[in-house]
Amino acid sequence: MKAIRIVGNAGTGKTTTLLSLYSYLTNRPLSSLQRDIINEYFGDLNVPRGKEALMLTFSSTAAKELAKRLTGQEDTGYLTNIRTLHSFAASYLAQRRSIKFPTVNGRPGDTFVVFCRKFNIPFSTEEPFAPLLGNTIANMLSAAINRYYPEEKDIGIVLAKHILPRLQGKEQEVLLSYLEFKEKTGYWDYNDVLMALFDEEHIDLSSFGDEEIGYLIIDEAQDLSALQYSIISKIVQDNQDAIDLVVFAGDPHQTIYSFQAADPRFFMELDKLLGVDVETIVLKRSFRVPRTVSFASKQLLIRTRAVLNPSFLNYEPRPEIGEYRVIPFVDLVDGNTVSEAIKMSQVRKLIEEAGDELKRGKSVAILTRTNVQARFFEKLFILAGYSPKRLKASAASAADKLMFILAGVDYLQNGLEEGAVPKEVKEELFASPGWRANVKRFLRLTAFSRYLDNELIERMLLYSFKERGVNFDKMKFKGATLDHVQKNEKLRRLVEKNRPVIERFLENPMRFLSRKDVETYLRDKDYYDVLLVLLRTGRALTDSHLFIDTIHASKGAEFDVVYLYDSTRALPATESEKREAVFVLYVGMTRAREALRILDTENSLLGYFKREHSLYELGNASLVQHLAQVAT
Ligand SMILES: Nc1ncnc2c1ncn2[C@@H]1O[C@H](COP(=O)(O)OP(=O)(O)OP(=O)(O)O)[C@@H](O)[C@H]1O
Repeated sequence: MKAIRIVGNAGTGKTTTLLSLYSYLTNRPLSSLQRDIINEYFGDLNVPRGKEALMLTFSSTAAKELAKRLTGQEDTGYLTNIRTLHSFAASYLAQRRSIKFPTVNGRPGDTFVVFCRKFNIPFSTEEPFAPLLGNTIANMLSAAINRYYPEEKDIGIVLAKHILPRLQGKEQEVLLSYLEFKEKTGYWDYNDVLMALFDEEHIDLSSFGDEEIGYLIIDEAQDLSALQYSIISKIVQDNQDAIDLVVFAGDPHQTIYSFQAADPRFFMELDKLLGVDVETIVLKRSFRVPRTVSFASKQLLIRTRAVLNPSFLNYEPRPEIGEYRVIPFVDLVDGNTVSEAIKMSQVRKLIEEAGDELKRGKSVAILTRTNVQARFFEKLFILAGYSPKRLKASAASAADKLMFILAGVDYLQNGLEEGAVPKEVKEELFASPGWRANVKRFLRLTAFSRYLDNELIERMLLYSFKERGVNFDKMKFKGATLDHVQKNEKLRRLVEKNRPVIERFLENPMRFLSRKDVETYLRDKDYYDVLLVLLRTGRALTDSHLFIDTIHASKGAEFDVVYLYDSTRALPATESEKREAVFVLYVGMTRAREALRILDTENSLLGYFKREHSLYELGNASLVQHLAQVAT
């Protein structure tokens, strides 16, 4: 068996290289770039080809992104062989024993989230490190298990030694009741799945999937924990004869999941871990990061003494000089409403400037430290008429959701006469494969649900549409055709009885938009105000290459122009928190292909490091001058 470690800075092509290798080994067609990469790095790779590869990565977003890049299709979801370690563990174990998860929206859900909902424990699914009771416990539990379980081999000891003593009284109580909840319901959680896989006597890859797995490929390897590495090295040992090649790719300076016990040391000391010689390939050219951005981001690592291995920083940036600029900005989220913020001159300037870049065809990202901040910028840009996207593969953007509601209202107001309905609205509401779900969702947003029984409304509405001249004849609903509805005397009477309500609804659906339902749908009441402004002004949102999300979500992605909003009240306290904070900024900065613009607020984290460590004072003189010029 051969082991390779691919190390490369941001944008040096780690993922591209892994995918090339994946295609090469599994005899899939190669592009000319992929062929060049194989020739450059794997020309003398002495490994039999033609088996299947198991590709593991850290986040589900990354797994889906890999699948997307491999198949060229937008929405493939998981591929059998490209997964997170959690999802691999769950499906491997499910083949052997019954593991039980709670069902949420028809799919296996997160047990801890279900527990928090049931017992009203504050928890944010979108903000992993929110200072909420549920998030504190979830992180603590998961971090401790990921860090100590391989050593202690007993969850009881991990709990007693590493978790309970660090929790406050209330937190202990909640943790214990969570354990009780799991015991009672028999539900598993993600930690259980990892522990159980680690405890397997023998992990047998030959029984996974339909084809023989000969290669193990791991991306974002710097973000894996002790437990995850122990599982991977166990897979390697248990399948010595079958696995011809194991490859790890990563960048230790992009470790941003320490709060879940990610530890880059394992990646740095792979040979010790695997007990075999590991060949290292260092990718030395960044195809993304231009010179100024490369310089500024390296300075941040060096000055704050966060460098783990100086030779890993030694890469050639893109030849373009690029732009690095610091823009004085306001601390937005604390104490401002969206409608106040949008009147501020700095905010308007930002929106205008970003708008100009978008008009020029550039991709633009606003990256923030927290999810709350990202949502705030999202609302600002929606109000300004843009349709920003989120980065997580599964997250529908707020703009899309708002547009969906607007399209529904518009349809019902204006589109009842055939032909008058805009094509895309028709598609959105009725023609797409999910039209039933869409109609249902829309109906749920209306006050109809207050007046009428849910299932009946759906049929009745379709019935009324028919009377207004829209042809729904061919559509089936819950097994009943409209014909059936018409013939059903009971239903007919119900429709007649509620005709005034239906008529009023059809006259002005807006009247029936219920604030509460919209809020539930968008899960954030502020969007209702944004929606109202949009409805009142009748403004359509322009679709664009504008992305607004957290720095964490931006991992692995790239944009022409990046705005970094890193305002925070919670300054890092310990050395390891400080290093993590630097790595997060590093990831954010290195997403930029052309321009990096720091939104410098009073509570800017980069500003804090700048003051603490006199950043950008030393180094390449001409670049420093350039930076100093643009920074003032
Ligand atoms: N050999 C190459 N020649 C030209 N362009 C390349 C090459 N390898 C990668 N690229 C391009 O460089 C960009 C970054 O590549 P990729 O995402 O694979 O880098 P990465 O090292 O995984 O980045 P990150 O550290 O941010 O995850 C992409 O746009 C990719 O298409």
